[in-house]
Amino acid sequence: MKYGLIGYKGKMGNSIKKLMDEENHQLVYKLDKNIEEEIDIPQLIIDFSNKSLIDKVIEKTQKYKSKLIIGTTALEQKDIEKLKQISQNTAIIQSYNYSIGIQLLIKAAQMINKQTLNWDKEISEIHHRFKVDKPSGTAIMIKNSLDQEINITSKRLGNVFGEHEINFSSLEEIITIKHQALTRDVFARGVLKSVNYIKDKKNGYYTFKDVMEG
Ligand SMILES: NC(=O)C1=CN([C@@H]2O[C@H](COP(=O)(O)OP(=O)(O)OC[C@H]3O[C@@H](n4cnc5c(N)ncnc54)[C@H](O)[C@@H]3O)[C@@H](O)[C@H]2O)C=CC1
Ligand SMILES: O=C(O)C1=N[C@H](C(=O)O)C[C@H](O)C1
Repeated sequence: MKYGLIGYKGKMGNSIKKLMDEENHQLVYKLDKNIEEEIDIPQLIIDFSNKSLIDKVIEKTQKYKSKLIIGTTALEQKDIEKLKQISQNTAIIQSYNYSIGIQLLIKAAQMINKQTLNWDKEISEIHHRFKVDKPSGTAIMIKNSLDQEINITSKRLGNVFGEHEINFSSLEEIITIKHQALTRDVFARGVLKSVNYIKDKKNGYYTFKDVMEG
């Protein structure tokens, strides 16, 4: 597939390009700070850049009439609404976490949450020192999946790829569930899975949960 990569010089951009190369996809459009290169028309755009670029991501998706897989976090509700609007004419997958493990953690958390409605709950996340947004998009996604106000604490330490933990506590016991990303490739592999999912989709707004259930 001919694809474009926005944020291609970044940590995720490098991981995604490595795996896309292994699957013989052709990188025909690149955008990063002070550089934009168009070799051909991309059938798909992948964006792992920064929320400040969302309007540019939408502009390019519309210009090329391409599909879109977006992983950039810290989007505002109005950005999500814009993505849903353009998904009437193309296929879009949006997720703050493309790892299979986080999808499984959310399912487990929802099951536990149903049986512990009056328990105390806390979400914590740890990421590398370079992460510019706080809390993580994944922590927000987990909170939203439990559909209740839950406190999130964040730490920015060293080179941690991504740790998310949920604690459920009564006065007599605590349940803790935790996910650790041991490499960024775990997210990139989820992007590759999404590339195969989106290939035959004409239009619509999808999440990585849809890809997993696909
Ligand atoms: N959905 C998921 O599974 C995951 C999402 N992410 C998210 O992906 C995004 C990127 O993460 P990383 O690759 O770690 O960050 P990074 O900082 O290493 O890469 C971002 C890239 O975007 C470029 N960029 C930023 N602002 C720009 C601008 N205004 N114009 C042009 N280029 C610009 C930077 O130069 C950089 O090359 C973040 O929002 C992060 O939270 C990260 C990992 C997994
Ligand atoms: O910035 C990162 O690295 C990550 N960001 C995403 C988030 O904000 O949840 C996903 C993953 O945890 C890694």
